[in-house]
Amino acid sequence: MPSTRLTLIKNSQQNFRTAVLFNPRESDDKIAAILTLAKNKLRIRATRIFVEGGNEISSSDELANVLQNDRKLFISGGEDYIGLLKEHPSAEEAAFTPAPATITNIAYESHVEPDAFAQLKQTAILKGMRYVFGMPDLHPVMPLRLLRKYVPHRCDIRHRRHDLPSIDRCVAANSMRNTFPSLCTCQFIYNRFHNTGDDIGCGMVLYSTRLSVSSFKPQRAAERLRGIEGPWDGPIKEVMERAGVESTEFDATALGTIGNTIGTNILRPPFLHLMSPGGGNHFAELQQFTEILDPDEFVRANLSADRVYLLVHSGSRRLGGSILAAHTAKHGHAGLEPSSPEGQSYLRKHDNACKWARLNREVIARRVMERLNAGDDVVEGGKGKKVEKVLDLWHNNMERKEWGSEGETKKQVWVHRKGAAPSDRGLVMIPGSRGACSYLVMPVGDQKENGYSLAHGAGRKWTRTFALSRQHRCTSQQMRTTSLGSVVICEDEELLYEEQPDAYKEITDIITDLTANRRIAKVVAILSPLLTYKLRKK
Ligand SMILES: Nc1nc2c(ncn2[C@@H]2O[C@H](COP(=O)(O)O)[C@@H](O)[C@H]2O)c(=O)[nH]1
Ligand SMILES: [Mn+2]
Repeated sequence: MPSTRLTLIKNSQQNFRTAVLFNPRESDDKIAAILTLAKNKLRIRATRIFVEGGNEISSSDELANVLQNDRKLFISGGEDYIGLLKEHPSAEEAAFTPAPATITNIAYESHVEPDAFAQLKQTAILKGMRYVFGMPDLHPVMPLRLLRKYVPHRCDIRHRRHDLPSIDRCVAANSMRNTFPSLCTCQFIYNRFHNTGDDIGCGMVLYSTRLSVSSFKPQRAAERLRGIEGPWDGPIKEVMERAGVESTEFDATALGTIGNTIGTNILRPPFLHLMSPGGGNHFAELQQFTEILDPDEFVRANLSADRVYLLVHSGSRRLGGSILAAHTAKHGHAGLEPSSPEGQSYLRKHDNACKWARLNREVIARRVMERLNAGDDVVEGGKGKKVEKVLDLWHNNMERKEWGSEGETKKQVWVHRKGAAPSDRGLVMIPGSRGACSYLVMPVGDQKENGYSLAHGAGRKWTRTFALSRQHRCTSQQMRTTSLGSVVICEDEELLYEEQPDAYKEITDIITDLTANRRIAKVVAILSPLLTYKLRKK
């Protein structure tokens, strides 16, 4: 077990303190080990341990939750904690919030980095947290320096095939690897507010188009998807008003520029100011159904194997980023009371960003469809050929929900999804990568055991840096087509490699976990990509 740097403080005389390296054996009783260390170093009769604020640590689980480098532990010889007590939760909150929250791992076949589990664990000890779910596309992304600050734990997971295992054993660790973590794909549930990352409102919309598969020529369509990077000449103000989106400094050009809305942060000014960090996995993709596994659901959803479908993945870009930045500057990573003025203000901004992101996807779809003469009635008010929206789901957002199965007393909770698709409103699209199939699934069963959520993609297997480091293995020309025969439009060389299909996990593993292993979804149909639009510079 790696060592943890701790400061042991004599509770009754708090200027009497010592820094120690805590390095117990796996088999040691950790509480007893801390008390022995304190006895030797502080020369006191050590019997009780407190953390700053007065919470007493009396079990190894509680200790595991707080063990991290530079943690201050107050050692008492029997007396109560001396010092400022942390504000205690209300009786209602205390009753509602078992500690620590339960963590459920949905992955079985899918590979999940241990660091990502460490983050689930860290999420579980946030104030007010009740349940945390790790979806099979869970992957870590935060840089190490942030990880060290927020993520002290590594977790072991019990795997059983047919039930959803909870993480039952946690060991402290500080040997984090030299890249990333932050939970990119998991679902957080708090009964308080917490922010949902920077791309608030990110999600996916699936449209049917008027194009028939038999006459669709990907290369020809790719030629026609030009000249859509500049400002949109559509009625921005009007569509925003109709969608109830409040105007912000990020509006006009953001909506008018497809590269900025689905592209990367590499573009130069005047586009740069519209970018939000790390947005390079957004895309617009034309797809066709290649397999129908549940014909009844397929017909019920009014789908057709002869049609080309358009999937758009995008979010609130720089608008969401600005909300996160303002929130973090003021509140750090603390949650907010829903009813507080700050909570209300965050919620208003969050809701607006979600609507903005949804409208953004619609405008992207409309522009793509206009170029391909595929139907333009995407945004309400568009003229002419009707197209149908099959689904439109946010996977980075927060919503209030009644939590509980039939016959149980329902509880009101805040569901925070960070890269998880809601599974309580019908069909869900789970794409793999631009070089893999996408799965249209229907949630089955109660869904409470998986937090009313499913995976929303395959999740990254490689960091962007690692993906780029393999640039020599394949020419950019080769990168612009896929093994499925589809065409890729991406005029940014780095992005082309960063987003290569191999950078993502196997989508079939994710789907097997959700279906055969966990039995929380069934596959309705499988789609294959025809043409993926990532970015054009003009
Ligand atoms: N069909 C495509 N799927 C893709 C592409 N790029 C990424 N992806 C998948 O989407 C999710 C989105 O994840 P998020 O965390 O960014 O919301 C990702 O996990 C991939 O599985 C693509 O070009 N085409
Ligand atoms: Mn997304």
